[in-house]
Amino acid sequence: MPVIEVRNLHKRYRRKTAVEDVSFTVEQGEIFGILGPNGAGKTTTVECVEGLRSPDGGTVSVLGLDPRRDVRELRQSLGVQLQESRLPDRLRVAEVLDLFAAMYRTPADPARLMGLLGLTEQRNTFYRKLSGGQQQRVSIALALIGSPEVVVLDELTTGLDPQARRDTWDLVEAVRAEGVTVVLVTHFMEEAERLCDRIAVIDAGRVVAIDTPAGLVGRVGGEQRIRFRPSAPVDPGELTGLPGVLTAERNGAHLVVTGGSGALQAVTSFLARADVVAGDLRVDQASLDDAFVALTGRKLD
Ligand SMILES: Nc1ncnc2c1ncn2[C@@H]1O[C@H](COP(=O)(O)OP(=O)(O)OP(=O)(O)O)[C@@H](O)[C@H]1O
Repeated sequence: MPVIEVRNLHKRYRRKTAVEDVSFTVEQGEIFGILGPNGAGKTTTVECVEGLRSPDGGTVSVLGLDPRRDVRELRQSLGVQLQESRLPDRLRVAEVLDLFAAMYRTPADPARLMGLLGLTEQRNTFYRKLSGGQQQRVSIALALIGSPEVVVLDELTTGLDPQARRDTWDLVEAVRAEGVTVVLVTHFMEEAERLCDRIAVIDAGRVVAIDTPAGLVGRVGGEQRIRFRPSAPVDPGELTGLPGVLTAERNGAHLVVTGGSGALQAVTSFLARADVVAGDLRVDQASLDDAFVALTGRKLD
């Protein structure tokens, strides 16, 4: 049985339709990404999963519970990391964790959690004295303090510098290694690609695709984009006849070729036979960015 099952979810705010027919399931033990631009309806969707909002239509089931009806029960097994955690400034890290641990039937051991999240050295530091990355770790710790089976992390790394972001990704993997199912809301491609087993791409309140990162990338026609400056004129038409090559066109002094995994080999062999040197050679793999553009018709950021 899936851990989370969302079927035909609809949610409106007055005249504004925020979520329009969203369906997905999350399986036990996976990191499931919800990826989409600002305003796509990601937060509204997970707020319905968390029981914080009532859907206008559709059904939501989390661990077999109805998030609205069984909200108290669900609190014990669903950890929530809020977009902006506001905590009392004058509490120390260990005090914050102890305070929240007292709200749960089977709390995690705060000392162990601080160890897992790299907060042991900060245990006696006031919350307000922590760096942004450390405050983020506390908010993850609070999402985990009730020993949840599922945790929802919403815009986890927004506002963090690249190093803190990478450190946080390692933490998410550590959380999953503990057996916790993770729902990760993000508008960062790289984050989704690096962490998620499967991703629901949401745009304008609708799911446009659900797949593994590789599966989403595979939906984009050309897997590779090869760009080079030939040392002698080459007719793009000759390249399009090569195995694996999809398109070839001139771009100023350069040639740009797209194709599958065999295209690079075919193009370089062709050039060697023709005694042409490929200057400025660059090969880009199709990325989740390309998949997103192909799926939604626009870039994410
Ligand atoms: N309380 C509200 N009242 C009215 N409109 C809202 C409310 N909350 C969200 N919206 C609107 O609903 C749409 C979806 O918002 P939502 O926050 O779910 O999107 P999101 O994908 O999470 O975006 P973000 O990353 O910016 O939070 C947006 O157009 C937003 O402006």
